[in-house]
Amino acid sequence: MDAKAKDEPVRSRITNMRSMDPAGRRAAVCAAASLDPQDDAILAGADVLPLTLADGMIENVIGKFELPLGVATNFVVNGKEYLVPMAVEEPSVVAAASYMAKLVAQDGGFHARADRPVMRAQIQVLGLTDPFGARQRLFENRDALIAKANSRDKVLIGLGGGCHDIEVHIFEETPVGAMLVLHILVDVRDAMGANTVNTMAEMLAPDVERITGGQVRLRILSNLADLRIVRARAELDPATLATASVSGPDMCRGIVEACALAIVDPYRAATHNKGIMNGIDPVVVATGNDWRAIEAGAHSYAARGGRYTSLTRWEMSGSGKLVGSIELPMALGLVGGATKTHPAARAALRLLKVQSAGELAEVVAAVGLAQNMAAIRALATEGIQRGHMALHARNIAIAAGASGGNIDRVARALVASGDVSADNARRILASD
Ligand SMILES: CC(C)(COP(=O)([O-])OP(=O)([O-])OC[C@H]1O[C@@H](n2cnc3c(N)ncnc32)[C@H](O)[C@@H]1OP(=O)([O-])[O-])[C@@H](O)C(=O)NCCC(=O)NCCSC(=O)C[C@@](C)(O)CC(=O)[O-]
Ligand SMILES: NC(=O)C1=CN([C@@H]2O[C@H](COP(=O)(O)OP(=O)(O)OC[C@H]3O[C@@H](n4cnc5c(N)ncnc54)[C@H](OP(=O)(O)O)[C@@H]3O)[C@@H](O)[C@H]2O)C=CC1
Repeated sequence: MDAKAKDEPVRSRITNMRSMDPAGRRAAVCAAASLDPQDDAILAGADVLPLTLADGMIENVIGKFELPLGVATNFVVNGKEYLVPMAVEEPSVVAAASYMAKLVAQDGGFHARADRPVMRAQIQVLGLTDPFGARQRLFENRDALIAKANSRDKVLIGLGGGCHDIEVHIFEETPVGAMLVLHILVDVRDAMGANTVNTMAEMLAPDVERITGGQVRLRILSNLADLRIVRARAELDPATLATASVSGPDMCRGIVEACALAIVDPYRAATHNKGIMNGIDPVVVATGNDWRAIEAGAHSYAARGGRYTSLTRWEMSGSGKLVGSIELPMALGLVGGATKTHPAARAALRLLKVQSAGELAEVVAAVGLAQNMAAIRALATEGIQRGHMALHARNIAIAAGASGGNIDRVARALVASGDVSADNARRILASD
């Protein structure tokens, strides 16, 4: 992509995308985001990851595993338009995100803000008889520890990042006695940061043993990245949400009531948050980021008060608007991990046109909020099956043996019959 194309704004609205074929959609997406033909070819996915490159990424490589790559349309975050790449196997996720983004865009789009990208690493110290004295000694050596942590990664320091503080946590009673845990707090700039902070933690271990008199065991980041929170908000006029069969106020009430159950009941919160991750994980995967880290961060944050709860809130404002908000850790990178090595992840980031890991986090949070809104909007009114199963019908048709043009025909027949099942798909195919 040339420099000019990189700065061109994206047009996130692509009319009638669903009725195009994949090549037509790709051409429309590349035109809307000013991507060049090379990116068109990479996003098509044919032999994008050479086996030799894959072999360099993980161990015992025998091949590659493919997922569909879709693009969610209509996203407006902080006044900027985005086309959002989503790698996911589940039908209706991309459609649902696009739909809710379209509604939110009518009312001003998403507002999002990512914290400074600070990660924490933990250094576990055992064998202490005076953990509180050791704690004081660590604070007395705070500046020297920070200087040592910052002595190696010149690139990060040059970019304005690096270790800037420490915390000391004491657990007086554990199954193996008292324990002290030193946290180092590191601004990792545009990296996810695991390797960066792990290197620092391992480097500090001998100093920590000398200062405390204990034995260091674990030296590893925490995926509860609670200093690297992203927040997003959407405000909708009830009229925007009205459908032919449900009024705007009824829709808003349904959404607020659905969220209330997820706030108080962990059984519902688990599914509610899964719906949020339906939106978040596919963008994390498409951009080559570590989705296990994002999942671990999200769920540990949802349980931080001692009770697992919803990552979103839906409420009515004093002026009668539906207000949705989301808050969760978001340790994403534009450098490091697979983000730089996987060609499709690079193309996905060029499509997003994000300038920093924080901007990527803001878009991802908006997608999570949109996905949650889609699910509870459907659940609170017509139920999940109508919209979801209509799109899942294509999967059922394929599993039952349909191929080519038959897939859409069998899927349509399944939906029309009101019985979207493998058995019915086989009956429809057999009656041909
Ligand atoms: C599926 C919809 C969007 C249909 O909804 P609809 O009312 O049939 O949609 P529509 O045909 O009126 O189209 C509205 C917009 O949706 C998008 N859209 C619509 N269809 C397509 C398509 N084929 N391809 C691409 N985009 C599509 C598209 O943006 C379109 O606008 P347009 O561009 O046409 O002006 C709706 O029913 C919905 O949002 N349902 C919720 C689906 C959902 O949440 N799926 C996640 C899987 S279920 C799950 O795992 C999580 C869960 C539910 O358990 C979480 C929880 O419990 O909280
Ligand atoms: N629990 C977990 O979540 C764990 C995850 N991981 C894995 O760690 C990987 C991510 O680690 P990460 O530290 O991000 O990866 P890298 O170490 O690959 O990348 C970070 C490094 O990139 C360099 N760099 C260049 N430009 C920038 C920039 N703009 N901002 C920040 N750094 C820059 C810096 O170092 P330099 O000076 O060298 O150029 C920095 O230290 C993922 O693959 C993840 O799966 C690993 C262990 C545990």
